[in-house]
Amino acid sequence: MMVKLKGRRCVVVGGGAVAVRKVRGLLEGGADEVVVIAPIITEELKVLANAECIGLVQREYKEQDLHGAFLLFAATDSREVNERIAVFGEREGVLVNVADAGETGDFVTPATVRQGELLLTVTTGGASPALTARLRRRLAEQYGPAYQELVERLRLLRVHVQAHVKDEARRTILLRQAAEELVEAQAEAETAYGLDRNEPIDEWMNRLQQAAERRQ
Ligand SMILES: C[C@@]1(CC(=O)O)C2=NC(=C\c3[nH]c(c(CCC(=O)O)c3CC(=O)O)Cc3[nH]c(c(CC(=O)O)c3CCC(=O)O)/C=C3\N/C(=C\2)[C@@H](CCC(=O)O)[C@]3(C)CC(=O)O)/[C@H]1CCC(=O)O
Ligand SMILES: NC(=O)c1ccc[n+]([C@@H]2O[C@H](COP(=O)([O-])OP(=O)(O)OC[C@H]3O[C@@H](n4cnc5c(N)ncnc54)[C@H](O)[C@@H]3O)[C@@H](O)[C@H]2O)c1
Repeated sequence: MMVKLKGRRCVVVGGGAVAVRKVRGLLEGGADEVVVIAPIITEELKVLANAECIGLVQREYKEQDLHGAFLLFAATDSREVNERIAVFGEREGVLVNVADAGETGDFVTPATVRQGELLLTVTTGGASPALTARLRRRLAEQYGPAYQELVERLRLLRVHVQAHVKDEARRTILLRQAAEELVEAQAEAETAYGLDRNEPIDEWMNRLQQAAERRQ
């Protein structure tokens, strides 16, 4: 679920290593209203809070802190506290993530690799977060920063094709071919794709069209 987080209050109860990961994930996902509540808050969160739109409340959480939340994260080291937050979420209809008993919450957070607008996620549904983390590292190597530019170029091409190619079936062929071309070239070149990155979008579209005609 790619959910819009801008302007939506996200409450993280707990201020340790797990809370840090959840807060980072929220910020990467576009959240701009994050509240962290915990008696002990790590240095990392304090540094993050200086720079970003995070509110820190240094004390034990109270039920009233949870009201108005769009998402809740129960990330304390107390089973009992996490359970109470989960019960609140269920009663009030707020989605809860439970750090120490994933299956009791409404959602789990996957591992993520982001390259610009490309987002890859991994989950084992709670079976093995350790495997999830390892697969995430592999994916990050396989789909490196070059993919950001690749996706940007495909977006430009898509806009151009939508404006200039009327036939829907033809559009689909061109856009699929473009994606395949870039992924293949990327796989060969690894760091920089072998194609001309500066090829103007209209020329690229023409070349794809000619190739499609040759195949017919
Ligand atoms: C992906 C990632 C994202 C994130 O945290 O945002 C994430 N866990 C990560 C790492 C990690 N977590 C743990 C280890 C130690 C090794 C191990 O125990 O296996 C490692 C590995 C490491 O540290 O290398 C311990 C652990 N995790 C959970 C429990 C409790 C339980 O079993 O329910 C316990 C035992 C606690 C205890 O000891 O009691 C629960 C959950 N962890 C999840 C997500 C959700 C399911 C995701 C899935 O399965 O795909 C879920 C269900 C709920 C949730 O948190 O949403 C992040 C990868 C970061 C990265 O990308 O590197
Ligand atoms: N989901 C995951 O990825 C994952 C990974 C490792 C561990 N865990 C589980 O998550 C728990 C938290 O892990 P951690 O490493 O962040 O622990 P931690 O000990 O570093 O942090 C616990 C935090 O909970 C806070 N806290 C305790 N009682 C509170 C209360 N009443 N109100 C508000 N805050 C309260 C503490 O002040 C502290 O900030 C662990 O106990 C473990 O069970 C989950």
